[in-house]
Order: sequence, then C-alpha cells, then structure tokens
Amino acid sequence: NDSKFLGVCDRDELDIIEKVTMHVIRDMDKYGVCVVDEFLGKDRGTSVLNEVVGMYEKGNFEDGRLVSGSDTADSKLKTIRGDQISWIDGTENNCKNIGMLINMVDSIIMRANRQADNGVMGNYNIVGRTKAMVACYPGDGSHYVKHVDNPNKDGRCITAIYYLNRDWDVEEDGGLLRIFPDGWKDQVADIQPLFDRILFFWSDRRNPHEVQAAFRTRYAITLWYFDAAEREEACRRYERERKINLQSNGNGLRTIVC
Ligand SMILES: COc1ccc2cc(-c3cnc(C(=O)NCC(=O)O)c(O)c3)ccc2c1
Ligand SMILES: [Mn+2]
Repeated sequence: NDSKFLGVCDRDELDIIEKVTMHVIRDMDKYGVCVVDEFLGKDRGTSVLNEVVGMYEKGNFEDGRLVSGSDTADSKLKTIRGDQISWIDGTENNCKNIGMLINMVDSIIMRANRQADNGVMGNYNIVGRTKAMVACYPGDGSHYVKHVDNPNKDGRCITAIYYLNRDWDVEEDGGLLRIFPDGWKDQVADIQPLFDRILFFWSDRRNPHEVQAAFRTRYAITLWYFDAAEREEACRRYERERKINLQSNGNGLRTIVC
C-alpha cells in the first residue's frame, strides 16, 4: 500500500497548511502527539464525511485484518480489532474531497519535516506514505486492543488520523482513543474522535494506544508516513526473509545467495 504524494492546493488550503505545520513541529517535538481541531472547516469536513459514508454504504469495506494477514477465526479477530477498512489513494471516483484531505496532510508533513531542521521531526526524511486507510468501527462494541502501529521498524514514523464523527459523545458512544505515550509517566492522552479533528503521533513504540468500544458508527481516515532510511531497510529485510522462506520451503528453486 505504498503511495506517492499528489500535490496541488489552493489559497485558503495553503493558509491551513502553514498554520497546522507550526503546530505539528512544536507539539511533535514536545509531546510526540499533536491534535488540531476544525482542521478543514465545516463545509470541507462534511464533503469528506459524505464521501466516506457513500463508500461505506456501497459496501467497499472489508474486516480489518491482523498484520500477519492470517485468516484468523472470526471470533478471535473480533476480540482484537473490530474495524472495517478500505484502502484508497484519493484518485478514485467520488473521492475528490478525500483526495484534497490527503494532499493537505501530505503538504503539512513535508513542510514540517523540512522546516524542523534540528528537532526530532527534522531527523526523519519523509518521502512517502501508505495509501489512506478509511476505517469504520460499526458501533457494535467494536474496539481495538492496546497496540503499537509500528513495533518492528517497518518504516512508518508518523500516524495521521482524521476523524469524521459529528456530535460524538464519548460517555454515550465510547470510541475513545487512549494513547499511553512513553515518558508521560502515568499520564495518558485521551482523544475523542470528533468531527474535523486531525491527530498526529509517532507510530513506533513511543505511543502504544487503544480504541475503546464504540457504540455508534465511528469513521476515521488514517495515513502512515514513511522515513526513507527505515523503509528502505525494512524492504531489504523483507526481501531477504522472503528468499530464505522460499529456500526453506524446499520447493526446488535455485539457492539464491543474498
Ligand atoms: C495487514 O493488513 C492490515 C490492514 C489494516 C491494518 C490497520 C491497523 C490499524 C491500526 N491502528 C488503528 C488505530 O489505532 N486507530 C485509532 C483510531 O481510530 O482512533 C486502526 O484503526 C487500524 C493495523 C494493522 C493493519 C493491518
Ligand atoms: Mn493504531
């Protein structure tokens, strides 16, 4: 699901990008977590929400899978994560506004990476990302147990999540994202999945997090940004393991020496 940046924003989008970039640089260096509310504004936010609901109602989503990709028995899978997902790159039909959102987040991350010359944000070299993962927790108590997005250096350095849930009331609807940032001692970051809110956090072991049970349909769009060096090493490691597996499967292939 690796994807490339698309580009092209208009005037008021640029104003949003400049404002949020400063916020991201400051908060990611200080906390490793950054929350921005009223990111796109009501109209643009609503147009993104309408496209996501449209996709979901067309049935384009599949059950979220475990990283191993194994077809775990449905019951076990549901006890670990209950989201339904769809991967898109923003150029599909009826995804124009999702594409605009992706462009803006790309611009923010690229600028923050360039402008934060010496901070933690500056130490990465962010040149790519995954496709956008549009996720829906159906609201039947679906949740996601405490986990780390990138525990084993797969290249992902920043998680960006855009929430789309109008009038969300955590007391009634649940669905709280709780992050347990290391270095925050016994404090946690409780993030409500509010409409037009965007969240950034380091994807690695610095930020274990969980999605608590949701009792109302809960939509989010997630992008993971790659650090070039870590991603390159992860792909090399994956290729080496694939060849070793091929050899150990004894399927008669020539021995390939890496
Ligand atoms: C092998 O294929 C796949 C495909 C999709 C995958 C999606 C996730 C994932 C990770 N984190 C969250 C999360 O933390 N959401 C926080 C929130 O919604 O507030 C989430 O919803 C989903 C993990 C592994 C995957 C593997
Ligand atoms: Mn996660």
